[in-house]
Amino acid sequence: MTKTIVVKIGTSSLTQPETGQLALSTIATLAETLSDLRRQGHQVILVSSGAVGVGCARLGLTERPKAIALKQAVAAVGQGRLMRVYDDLFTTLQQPIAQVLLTRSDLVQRSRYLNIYNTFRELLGLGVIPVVNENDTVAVDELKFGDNDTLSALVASLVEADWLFLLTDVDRLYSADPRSVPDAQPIALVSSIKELAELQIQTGAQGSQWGTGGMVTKISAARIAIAAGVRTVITQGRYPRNIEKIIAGEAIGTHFEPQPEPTSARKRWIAYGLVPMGKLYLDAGAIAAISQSGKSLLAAGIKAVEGEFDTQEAVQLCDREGNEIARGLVNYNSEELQKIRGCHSREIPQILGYGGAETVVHRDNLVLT
Ligand SMILES: Nc1ncnc2c1ncn2[C@@H]1O[C@H](COP(=O)(O)OP(=O)(O)O)[C@@H](O)[C@H]1O
Ligand SMILES: N[C@@H](CCC(=O)OP(=O)(O)O)C(=O)O
Repeated sequence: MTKTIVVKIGTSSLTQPETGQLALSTIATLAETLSDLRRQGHQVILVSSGAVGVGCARLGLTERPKAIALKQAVAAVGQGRLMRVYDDLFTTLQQPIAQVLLTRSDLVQRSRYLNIYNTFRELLGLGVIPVVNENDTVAVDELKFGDNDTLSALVASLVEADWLFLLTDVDRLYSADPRSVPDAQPIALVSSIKELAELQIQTGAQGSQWGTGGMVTKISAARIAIAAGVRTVITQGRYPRNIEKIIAGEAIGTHFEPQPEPTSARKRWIAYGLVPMGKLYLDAGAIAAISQSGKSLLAAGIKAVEGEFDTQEAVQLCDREGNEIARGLVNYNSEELQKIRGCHSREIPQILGYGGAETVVHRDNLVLT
C-alpha cells in the first residue's frame, strides 16, 4: 500500500564530524533508498539540514557561526551546494526532486498554510521528492522553526504522513545522553504521549558540534507527529537502508506509536502552525473544564494575562506555574482580557461597555498540547 514517508536528516549525519565535509556515502545511500521507496509507489519527502554546516565547510569556517547575519549568509552558500549534490545523485537515479524552503511565517497564515499543502500534494502526485529546509537566509528570530526536527514534524502533520524518520548520529533514544551517561538505557518503543512524559528522558544541554537541537527537539517533534497520527522513528542516519527494514517491520531505532485518534487538521494548525502571542494563567477549575470535560474557556477561570495580542490570535493556556496545557484562538484581545479576567460571562457587557462572545476560547478553537 502507498505510504507517505517523511525523512529528516540532520547535519551530524550529513557531514563528517572531523572535517565538516559532506558524508558522501551516507548521502548517496540515502538518495538510493528514497528513490527505491518512490519506485515501490510510496510518496517521499526529505527534510534536510546542512545548509549552515555545508556553507561553513565551503568557506573554511571551523565552527557554526553564532551571529545571525553571518549564519544567514553561510546558509545561502551551503543551501545551493547541498541541492547541487542532491540533484546530481537523484538525477543519476532518474528521480526528480524539488527544493522547498519554508519559514515559520508561511504556516501562520491559514491561506499560505493551505497553499503549501496543495504544493506538496502536487509535487507528490508528480512523483517528485521535495527536499525541504528552513529558509535560513530570510527567517527572523521570532518567526523561526529553529530546528528541522520541528519543521519535519510540521510537514509530516501537514501532509498527514504515515511515517516520520528522524535520522541522527545515535542509533536510538536513550534514557539519557549516551555520550555523557555510559549506562543510559536504550528505549525501543514509546507507546503514548503519557508514557513519553513518564520516561523522564534526560537530554543534556545541546546536540553535537554541528547539530542544533540535540535530542530535546526530536522528542518534541515526535510529540507533534504522533498527535497527528504519524508513526515516528529515531534512528541512525549512517544506515539509510534501515528505513526500508523498519517499514518492513524490523525493530530498529526508537518507535513512537501514533495516537489512535489524531487531532483534526485545523486544530493542529492552531497548536503548531500558529505562533502564540501571549499566555493565559488559569485556575484549577478552568484547567479541569478544558482538559477533562472538553469545555470552552470562560473569563471566570483566568487568573492572569501575559503579552499583547489581538482577537483571534493564538495564546497558550497555562497552569499557575506557566506550564502549557492547551492553545487556542481568543475571542478577546489582551486589553479586554485584563478587564474581564476572573469575571462571570454575564458581567462582560457591563465591564466593557459592549457585548462580546460568551467564551474567551471556544472549544472548537482550543487544543490540548
Ligand atoms: N536521551 C538521549 N538519547 C540519545 N541521544 C541524546 C540524548 N540526549 C542527548 N543526545 C544527543 O543528541 C545528539 C543528536 O542531536 P543533534 O546533534 O542535534 O543531531 P542532528 O544533527 O541529527 O539533529 C546525539 O549525538 C546525542 O549525543
Ligand atoms: N536549517 C539549518 C538546520 C537546522 C537544524 O535543525 O540542524 P540539525 O540539528 O542538524 O538538524 C541548516 O540547514 O543548517
